[in-house]
Amino acid sequence: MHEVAAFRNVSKHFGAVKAVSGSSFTLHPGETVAFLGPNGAGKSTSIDMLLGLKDPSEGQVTLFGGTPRQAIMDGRVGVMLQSGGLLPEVTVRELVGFSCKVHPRGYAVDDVLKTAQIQDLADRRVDRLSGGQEQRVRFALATSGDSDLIVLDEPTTGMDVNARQAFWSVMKAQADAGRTILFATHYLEEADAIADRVLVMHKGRLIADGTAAEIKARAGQRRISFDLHPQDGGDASLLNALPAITALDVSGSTVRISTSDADATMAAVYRAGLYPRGLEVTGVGLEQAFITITAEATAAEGN
Ligand SMILES: Nc1ncnc2c1ncn2[C@@H]1O[C@H](COP(=O)(O)OP(=O)(O)OP(=O)(O)O)[C@@H](O)[C@H]1O
Repeated sequence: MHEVAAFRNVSKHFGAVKAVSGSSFTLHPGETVAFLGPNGAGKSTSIDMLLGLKDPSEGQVTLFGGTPRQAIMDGRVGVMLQSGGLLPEVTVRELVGFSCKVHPRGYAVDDVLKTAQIQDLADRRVDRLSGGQEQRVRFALATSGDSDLIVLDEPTTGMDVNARQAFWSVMKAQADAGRTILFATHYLEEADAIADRVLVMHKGRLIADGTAAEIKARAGQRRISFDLHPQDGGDASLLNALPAITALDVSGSTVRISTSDADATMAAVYRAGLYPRGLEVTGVGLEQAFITITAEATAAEGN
């Protein structure tokens, strides 16, 4: 099967602002891909180009081997954008029903309401919904037809914890049905839990593309924790001089260390005559990895 989407050396400039610079990536069928990056990184601009809402200044964007506009017209893409008008003065059922009708491969409205788990909102007026409810209606609009690709820009913003969990279980069913999903988020734990692959943008550039595990490994950080008891001897003040550590926290007898080289750090602990007990070494979470690689990208820019 064809690739779902491809960015080939894509840039987008707004006057002097380089919103996206030389971005290249391909989305493959059935993948769930998270788009991460700090505010202003270029995620929404990339999504807009993917959907044909903005044209690249340079490079090429294709969807299903053709233009984004063609793919949209063919109903191959379901979209949930951050904002933008939901028609006021209509009910949820009317709005979703309209979306089903205009979709070239639209589903029956009741099926869509059921899948999105918003049957209870069906008769409510769209302009009287809470922020989180509005997001769920937007999601229903994105799944109102048999689209191959679903694009979601910060879909869970404004949802409470339960709504987010319910949302992702519905989304997972969409992924299991074989659809390709691209979502932008600031919730890194969502990306970690849901995505097969993570794209990280920073100041318009794609700075990482891999599984969450690969990105965490690339950040190279490990967390070490152990207990040190004074009766075991050794001088705990030596901890400050350990090699490769990036953070140190001593609280009572518990020592917590972040390090870029756990082997070197621990070898030095033993050489210093310390006797750690209950040693644990773990990888960092995606959030810490994200902070590390975006900080590295900023530092590299300064050079
Ligand atoms: N229409 C526009 N005119 C001028 N500058 C723009 C326009 N749209 C976006 N930008 C700028 O391009 C950059 C990228 O913005 P974009 O909205 O794509 O980032 P983002 O990663 O989606 O951010 P956020 O997480 O805050 O939504 C920002 O510096 C933004 O100010």
